[in-house]
Amino acid sequence: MAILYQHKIRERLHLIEKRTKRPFISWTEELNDVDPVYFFSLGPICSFRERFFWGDRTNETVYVGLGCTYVIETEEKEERFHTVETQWKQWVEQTDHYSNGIKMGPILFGGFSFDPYKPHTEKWRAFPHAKMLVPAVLLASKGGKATLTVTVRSGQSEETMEKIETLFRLLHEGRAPIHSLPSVRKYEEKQTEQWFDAVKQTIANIHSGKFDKVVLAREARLSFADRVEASVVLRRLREQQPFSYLFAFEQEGQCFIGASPEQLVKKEGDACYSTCLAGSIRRGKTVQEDEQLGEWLLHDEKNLHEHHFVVQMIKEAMEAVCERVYMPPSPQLLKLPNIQHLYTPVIGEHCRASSILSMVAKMHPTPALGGTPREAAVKEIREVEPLDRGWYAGPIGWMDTEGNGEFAVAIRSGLLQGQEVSIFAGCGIVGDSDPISEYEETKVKFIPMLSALGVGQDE
Ligand SMILES: C=C(O[C@H]1C=CC=C(C(=O)O)[C@@H]1O)C(=O)O
Ligand SMILES: [Mg+2]
Repeated sequence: MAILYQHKIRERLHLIEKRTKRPFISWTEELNDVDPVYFFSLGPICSFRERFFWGDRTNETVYVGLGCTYVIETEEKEERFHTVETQWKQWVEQTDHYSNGIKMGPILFGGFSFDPYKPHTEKWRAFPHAKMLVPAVLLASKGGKATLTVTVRSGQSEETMEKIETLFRLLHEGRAPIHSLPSVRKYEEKQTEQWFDAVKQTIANIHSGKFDKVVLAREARLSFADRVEASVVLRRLREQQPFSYLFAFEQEGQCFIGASPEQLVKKEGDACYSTCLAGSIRRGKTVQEDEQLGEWLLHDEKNLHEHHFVVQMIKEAMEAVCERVYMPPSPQLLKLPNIQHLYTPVIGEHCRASSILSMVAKMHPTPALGGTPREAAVKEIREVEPLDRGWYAGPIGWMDTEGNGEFAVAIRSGLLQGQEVSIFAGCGIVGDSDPISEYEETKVKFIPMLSALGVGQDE
């Protein structure tokens, strides 16, 4: 199958190349089901320098991209979402796509930093304030049906074809690259004292009326005996966090990866979806304790307060572009393997937004990651948080040629840099926050990445 497939792709692309005058060509074909993490793991072996992974929280849509045919990158600040949207539309105009009637085409995948006004540190050197790309090869799995989309520059398909041939040979042979998790050598929570000082200062500033809520994050750094391979972490995240968005974006050998429960926004035609997620407590050790903790969370003033700011902002943002907005009157519980949250889903009908990115521009950062009022809170984070967030807590996701797509908020995440890994966690500070409880909350939020890295209670 795989061998025939290679010839088919080569023939097709040559045929399209001869016919088209456009600078880019793209071709979609159905594919036998492939394990997406296995597909992802083959990227570097086939000399693809970039790779990404996306799985939505229902596991209905999975995208795996290898290589990069077109990239949109900008260090702009206010305009970054708009710039990416405009360039994407121009690219779509320059591309001939052949899909054989299949409802799939090329997508743009990538992410944005949390705060474009925060100067870059060395850690996030490889991650600009906005970077989205069209992969050379895209595996898409939707509702159990898989497709492959190959996108190349006209007249330059040969190099990509050689990589694709290697890819299909390996898929055919079914040989898995042998990777395992190296052992951890060192675990260090960074700048805890400064973080506590920032929390205390923020609480005082909230009392004096400077703002209502600010989310403050911190970092833990791990050193391993050997390089940490992203596909191993991804496979573990997939098993351990089945109801979260799974994402990975790797370039220059550095991989930003995580399993986030938080949807920022999804656009599907003129329907729009978002999630308010804020307010947290750990899971109980017994069913009874778990239910008690959940009940406590549902009625705790401080957590309801934290949650309320998010609901208010998302409701306003959706109402500004949608004819009708639906949301339940009070939050429900979202129970994840290590933590439970207050959760309010939001649906918007007849959305007038030009694309998913114009929604992202309106909604990022929500008070679940920034605070209220937004500008003052983000300024406070920039000044007092002892951390370069980089892409942590930023929007990560995809957009199709029609402007539909979905973005998650990149929390419960980490940055793999060879043998070194940084993980991040934050919490919403409000007037009646207790610094020690907030510290404990961030510890619970580290658990998903720690377990995926083999550093957990179960190891
Ligand atoms: C900022 C994070 O979580 C946010 C999302 C859900 C609950 C949160 C909270 O209860 O503080 C945070 O706002 C994080 O996980 O790093
Ligand atoms: Mg909280």
